[in-house]
Amino acid sequence: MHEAPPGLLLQGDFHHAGQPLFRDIHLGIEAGRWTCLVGPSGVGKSTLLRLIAGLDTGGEFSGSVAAGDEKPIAARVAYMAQTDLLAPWLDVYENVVLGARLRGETPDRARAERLIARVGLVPHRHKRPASLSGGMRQRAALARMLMEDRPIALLDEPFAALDARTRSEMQELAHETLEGRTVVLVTHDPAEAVRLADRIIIVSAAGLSHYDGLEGHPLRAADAPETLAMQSDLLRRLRGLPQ
Ligand SMILES: Nc1ncnc2c1ncn2[C@@H]1O[C@H](COP(=O)(O)OP(=O)(O)OP(=O)(O)O)[C@@H](O)[C@H]1O
Repeated sequence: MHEAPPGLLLQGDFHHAGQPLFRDIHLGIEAGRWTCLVGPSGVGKSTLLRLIAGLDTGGEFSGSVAAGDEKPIAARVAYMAQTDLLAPWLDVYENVVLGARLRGETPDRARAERLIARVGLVPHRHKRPASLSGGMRQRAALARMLMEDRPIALLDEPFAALDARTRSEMQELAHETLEGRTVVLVTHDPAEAVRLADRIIIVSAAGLSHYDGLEGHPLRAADAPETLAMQSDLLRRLRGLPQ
């Protein structure tokens, strides 16, 4: 990465087929930090990521998405969707280097091999997605996103298909590899949010609210009493229970 990662600001209204999803929303994302979006299913978290990424949402957005440095955003984004979006005709290695190939660049082979090793797919590097498990496909998609080395990373439930141990290892890999980037992570898992976030934003039908119970810095120890206390506090907040 050669440039400083920017902060981001999304504001405006969003409708699906005339039905409002967000009204007068104001989502500020801090530069060079991990922001986690948490909230109930269907509330619009993926839509927010897609709006930031400049991707089609199937709805109508009237508003703006801007970077703090006022430069265009889309070309600086590495995006990992909820579905892995791997090319079915390519093996793991070719999927990981697909971005470079599409840009007509020579892929950094050593970096790709390192990432494939870190996501535990060396024995599977010549397999196509149809021969991989859901968790393996998600790890291949994670390696492909990390391969892009962009200043902004938008991650939609990137660890959801993984077993507990692998999830923990992949969180550590993403934390290390995306150090200093502007990261927006959508997750349903309060434990993941409190482990990885510099800032947590709760997305609800009523709008956005900032979770103010975070202490310390990522990568928090998942089993430390203070992390567990934050996790249960965030869960209570998400369930609308008294603090
Ligand atoms: N193409 C579309 N046309 C109409 N409505 C849509 C379309 N795509 C999404 N929606 C609706 O927009 C809302 C927000 O969807 P979105 O995927 O952003 O939610 P989410 O918070 O990410 O959900 P989840 O946590 O389940 O992934 C949902 O109610 C969904 O039904």
